[in-house]
Amino acid sequence: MSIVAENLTWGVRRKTIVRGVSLSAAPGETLGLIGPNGSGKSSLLRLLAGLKRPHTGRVEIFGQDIAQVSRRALSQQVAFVQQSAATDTNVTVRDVVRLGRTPHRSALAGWTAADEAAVTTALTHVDMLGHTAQAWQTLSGGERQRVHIARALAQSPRVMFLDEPTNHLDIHHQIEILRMVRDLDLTSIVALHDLNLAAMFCDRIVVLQAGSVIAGGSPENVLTETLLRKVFRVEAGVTRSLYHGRPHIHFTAA
Ligand SMILES: Nc1ncnc2c1ncn2[C@@H]1O[C@H](COP(=O)(O)OP(=O)(O)OP(=O)(O)O)[C@@H](O)[C@H]1O
Repeated sequence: MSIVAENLTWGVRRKTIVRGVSLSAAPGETLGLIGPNGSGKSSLLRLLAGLKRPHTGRVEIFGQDIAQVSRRALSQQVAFVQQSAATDTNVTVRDVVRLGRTPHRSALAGWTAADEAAVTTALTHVDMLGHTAQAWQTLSGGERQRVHIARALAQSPRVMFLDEPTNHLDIHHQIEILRMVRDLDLTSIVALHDLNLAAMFCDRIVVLQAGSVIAGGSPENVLTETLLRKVFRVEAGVTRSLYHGRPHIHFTAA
C-alpha cells in the first residue's frame, strides 16, 4: 500500500473532529474523500500529509511511519495542494512553481536541468506554460489554483493530497485537472464536493460524516440514493452514465 492510516483521531479542546479513521490507498490509486461541510475532510488530509499530529493512530507512507520521518524526507515524497493556499505577492508564476523543487535541492547544488524540466512539465500539465513570466498577484482565481497544483507536481511526489483542487476552476479545467490526477503515476487522495466528478475520476470513494468514515468502496457501491439522502440530505436519482459508465447523480430541483 502507498498510504495506510490507522485509527486516526484528532480534535481541538473538547471537540473531536476526526474520529478513529482508518483507510488505505494502493499505488497509483485515486481515492476520493467526500462528505458534507465540516465533516473533517481538510483536517483528515492534514493528518495524512503530516501537517498535524494525530492524538491517536498513525499514518504510513510506503511503509514508513510519517511521525518518524524528517519534514524534508517527507516532502520529497508527499505533496499537498491546500485549499486557497496563500503565496507571497511579488513573485512570478515560475517562481511559485520553482518552490516545488525545494525538497530535492541541496544547499550547495545549483538549479539543474532536471529542476527546470520538472517545472516546465508541471506548468504544461496545468495548461499554464503561457503564463510563466506573469506576476502571481495578477492571476485569476482559477489560474492561481492551477499554479498551486503545478507547484505540487514540480515536487515530483509519489503521493499527492488535494483539498478541493477544482475550486475556482471552469468545467474544462475541472475535468482536465482530475483526469490528470487520475492518469499520473502517483497515489492521490482528493477531497471533492462535486459528487459527479468524484464518481467519474476516483477509483474508490471514502465518505466522512462528523469525522467518521461511514462508507467506502467503488463509486457504484458508495454513491447510492440512500447514502445521498442520509449523509448529504438531498433527494437524488442515480443512474449509470451512457457516456462514461460510472454512476451519474440527478438532483431534484423541486
Ligand atoms: N483548528 C480548529 N479549531 C477549531 N475548530 C476546527 C479547527 N479545525 C477544524 N475545525 C472544525 O472542524 C470541523 C471540520 O473541519 P474541516 O475543515 O476538516 O471540514 P471539511 O469537511 O474540510 O469542511 P468543508 O467541506 O466545509 O471544507 C469544522 O466544524 C471546523 O470548524
